[in-house]
Amino acid sequence: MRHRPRGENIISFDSVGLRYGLGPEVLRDVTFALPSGSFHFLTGPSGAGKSSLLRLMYLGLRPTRGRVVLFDRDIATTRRYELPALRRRIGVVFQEFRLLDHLTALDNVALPLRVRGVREAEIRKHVPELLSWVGLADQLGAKPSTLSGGQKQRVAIARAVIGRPDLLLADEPTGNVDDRIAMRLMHLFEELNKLGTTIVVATHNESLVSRFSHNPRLHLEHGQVTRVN
Ligand SMILES: Nc1ncnc2c1ncn2[C@@H]1O[C@H](COP(=O)(O)OP(=O)(O)OP(=O)(O)O)[C@@H](O)[C@H]1O
Repeated sequence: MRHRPRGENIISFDSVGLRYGLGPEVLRDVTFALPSGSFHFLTGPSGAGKSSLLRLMYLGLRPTRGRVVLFDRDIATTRRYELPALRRRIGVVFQEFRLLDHLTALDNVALPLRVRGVREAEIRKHVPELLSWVGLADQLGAKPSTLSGGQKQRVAIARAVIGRPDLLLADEPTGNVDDRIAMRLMHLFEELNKLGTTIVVATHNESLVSRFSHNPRLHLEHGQVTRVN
């Protein structure tokens, strides 16, 4: 792992704007910086631009204007061939999970480790451990099509955290699970954060946010970060 010293910025946005095609700006003048090792909630009403902001953070999109610096790299000048190496340092939990349908739960979660060349013996030890921790011990061999929404969500979370990324971005990661599992998943994020991962969790769930005191919170309203406290 190459976690950075706590306190340095892992990502910063400076007057960032984003529009899709010729549409209106969905993000406007977004400026903030996240110190390495911090834990933030990203809140805001539906359509405010949370997923779009996360897309910029994992290099799924480039800003229409302004500057995004990630891992000390200005993404406007980062070459296409350099992106996969940067993305491997980011764990992402997508709202729509994006699991590979032809792979089992175990193989989906193992994927980031296999890409990195981790030994199969280690994979066979750690992946079942993590899947058991998220309550899926009896689903290791299950294909995504046979899993419920909440089970798929947990597989997606396990895949995002297994490699202890430098940055974890999670879009509504507790949207499909009950309260008890939501708390368990939040504790998993906290443990990862203690190990040095910077975490951003986008959520509508105000009661979840109020139970954890991670600050500053990024609040988006009409495409603008209106509160950072
Ligand atoms: N691929 C796209 N093409 C065009 N417009 C888009 C696209 N994705 C999002 N938008 C628009 O950008 C705005 C912000 O959407 P976004 O999904 O980022 O909001 P959100 O805060 O994540 O919403 P939710 O909480 O409902 O997921 C919306 O007006 C949406 O219609």
